[in-house]
Amino acid sequence: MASCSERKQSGSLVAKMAEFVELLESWVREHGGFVHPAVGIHKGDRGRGAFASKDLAGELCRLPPKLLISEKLAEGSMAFGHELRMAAEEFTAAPGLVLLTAFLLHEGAAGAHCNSFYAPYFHVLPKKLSSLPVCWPDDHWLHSTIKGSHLERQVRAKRHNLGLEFALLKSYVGKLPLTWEDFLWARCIVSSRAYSLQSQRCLVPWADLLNHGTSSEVCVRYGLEGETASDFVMNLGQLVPQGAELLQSYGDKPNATLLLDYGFVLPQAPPAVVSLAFQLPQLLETDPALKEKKVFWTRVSKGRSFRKGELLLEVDEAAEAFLELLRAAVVCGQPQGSSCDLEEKLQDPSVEMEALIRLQHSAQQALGKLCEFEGPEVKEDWEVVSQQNCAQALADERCVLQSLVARAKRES
Ligand SMILES: C[S@@+](CC[C@H](N)C(=O)[O-])C[C@H]1O[C@@H](n2cnc3c(N)ncnc32)[C@H](O)[C@@H]1O
Repeated sequence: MASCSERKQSGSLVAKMAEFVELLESWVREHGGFVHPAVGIHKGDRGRGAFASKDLAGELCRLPPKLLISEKLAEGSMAFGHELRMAAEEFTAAPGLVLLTAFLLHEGAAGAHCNSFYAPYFHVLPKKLSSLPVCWPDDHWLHSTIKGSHLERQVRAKRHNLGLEFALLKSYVGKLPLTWEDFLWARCIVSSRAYSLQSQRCLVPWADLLNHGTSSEVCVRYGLEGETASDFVMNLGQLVPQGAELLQSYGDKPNATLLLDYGFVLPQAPPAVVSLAFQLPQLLETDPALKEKKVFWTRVSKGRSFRKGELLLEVDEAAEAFLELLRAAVVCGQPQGSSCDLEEKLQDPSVEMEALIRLQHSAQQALGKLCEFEGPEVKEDWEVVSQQNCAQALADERCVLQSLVARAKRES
């Protein structure tokens, strides 16, 4: 239970945040924007969010272009903006997000005394993002809860890519003392809040206070409107009753993606993607069809590179691409005459059967790798939530793996 001084401290933080939200709304209005006065920003089941303080319909907010932080604005307002864009386009997968991250760092968005034009927006941004797996400390026990899963691979891949982006940014934002923690905060703020508007990544003050809902819960639509289609407008598609949370959609994403980018999961989300191990077929030098098989394999494997004869592949519920590779591997492993038609062999029922048996084996192997690690008895709140989130993402992986095993058994 929280002590009296903890309760006092959390009460004053809530009051401070309410004050910052009020300042943000005044700033929006002062600069020609609109925020519906009957929307309250406070804590609910999904954390801080926007709620109708009376029955609501129509326009929720309107922000003129000068209040939007687009990647174009970021590029234009930093001396190294154009160079950074060119490098980010060449070396990273998300140049728009890198530019917005650089902008937040450049404007000192995390600082309490930030004097940027956008400071009223920056002050309402969360200070801690511990529910995002990429923000867990390296040696934290939560990493053990996802060991062996596809989610673990995704977390590692994301950390690796962020490391590359950090190195890139450091070479441009050189004059600022940029730390990994500052970078991580700014980068995660951007990936959990940026909109895609007319192929531009964009931070939209106030609008990003709305949480995500499933398609049946979403009541808010947004887009660019106005004479030059440059005002950001949020509209309610229906009458929303007093007290209801106003929800937008961040897209129909599997739980692992929601967890990686936003730090939460849903009880019902689209099926997970899993990792399955694939063994490279052994081609014998004495095989009379060796040449044809090499050409055939190069075509089917689409230049994928194998390490020590094995490859971990991303597989969805349908597993079509994985089965295609398995069929080809079976064909390559079978003894053939010197002038055989390998493509035709792919249709052979015995090849299909063997491919399904291998699929079953790989899925069972992946299931065996998922562990159940409980962690220490005493946990902080964010650790409890993160562990529950991981458990849900892993349950989704298990569900896909089990359905692959069941399907392979049924069809083989
Ligand atoms: C765009 S912000 C939404 C506003 C945010 N709650 C805030 O206080 O600033 C996205 C973040 O909100 C939280 N969030 C959004 N939708 C959620 C949901 N359905 N369940 C739990 N958390 C959610 C996550 O922390 C996510 O990273």
